[in-house]
Amino acid sequence: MYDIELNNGVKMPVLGLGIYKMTDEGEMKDAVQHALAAGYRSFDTAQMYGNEGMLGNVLEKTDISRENLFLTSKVDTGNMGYEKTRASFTRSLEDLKTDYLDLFLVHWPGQKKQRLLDTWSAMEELYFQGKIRAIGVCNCQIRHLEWILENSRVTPAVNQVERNPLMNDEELFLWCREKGIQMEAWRPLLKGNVDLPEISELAGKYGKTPAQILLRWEIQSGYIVIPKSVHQERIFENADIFDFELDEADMSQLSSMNTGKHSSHDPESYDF
Ligand SMILES: NC(=O)C1=CN([C@@H]2O[C@H](COP(=O)(O)OP(=O)(O)OC[C@H]3O[C@@H](n4cnc5c(N)ncnc54)[C@H](OP(=O)(O)O)[C@@H]3O)[C@@H](O)[C@H]2O)C=CC1
Ligand SMILES: O=C1CO[C@H](CO)[C@@H](O)[C@@H]1O
Repeated sequence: MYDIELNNGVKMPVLGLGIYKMTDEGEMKDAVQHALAAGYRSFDTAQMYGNEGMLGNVLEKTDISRENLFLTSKVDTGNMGYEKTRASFTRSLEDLKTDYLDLFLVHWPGQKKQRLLDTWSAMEELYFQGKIRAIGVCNCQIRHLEWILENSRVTPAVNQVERNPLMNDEELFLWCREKGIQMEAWRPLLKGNVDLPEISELAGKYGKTPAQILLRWEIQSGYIVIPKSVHQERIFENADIFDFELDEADMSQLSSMNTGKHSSHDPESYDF
């Protein structure tokens, strides 16, 4: 496990636990405890997931101190705009039982430039007040990022996007890298559908599991990764990706599987 330094110097673990769909507090408690035992320190939730309160309860009862955790949440689409972003951020802090976030992200950019800029301006203010260590976005295309870069003071630290061998936007990755925006991969395990023939073949070649091949490809490509699991053995399996390396040909083979199709909304057109 290692950290990646974001564009403002904040260090973020390269691996975190995805928290989407965890809605049972007992299940989440076990998952978080297994994750901490496996070395995870970063947890990725969102206002949209409806589980910030649960995560706050669970983390409050662990013996890991707050400064050793890295907490990410995201402003929901319905909470965008200057005032609503600020108010919803306060609720997120209360629910998560903390007085700061490590990373706060815009969940979806949508197609309304001014709404995104108003949201970003509230996030910048919270950042300058020291209530968030780094601010960023999700699901942004180059066009959305240009809106922000041309009109704001703070360059997003992170762009969290759907990324796996079937959805892999290399142009966006290269553009973000040039601007100093760290990419982070959501749905890296294809929502559990990891047993594609090409991936199983590589798993056999490297003596690893399909999930480990997928996650290794992410981090070796320069992405931060946040696989979700509630199962102890998978949580450990997903963290056991630091003792091998995919060769260049296999990296390229995985990259060549791109279909360009998003599994949920297409950020190019999605609005709300
Ligand atoms: N910004 C955004 O718009 C989005 C952000 N996200 C974030 O990214 C995280 C990850 O994405 P997510 O959509 O959850 O999908 P993932 O690609 O992480 O897949 C999660 C699924 O894979 C299963 N799984 C976990 N480990 C393994 C394994 N080793 N082998 C086989 N199956 C496995 C899990 O099952 P089980 O739990 O039963 O083990 C679960 O069903 C989310 O939890 C969320 O935090 C996700 C979507 C959008
Ligand atoms: O965070 C999220 C969880 O997954 C959803 C899709 O299944 C996304 O739309 C959403 O952004």
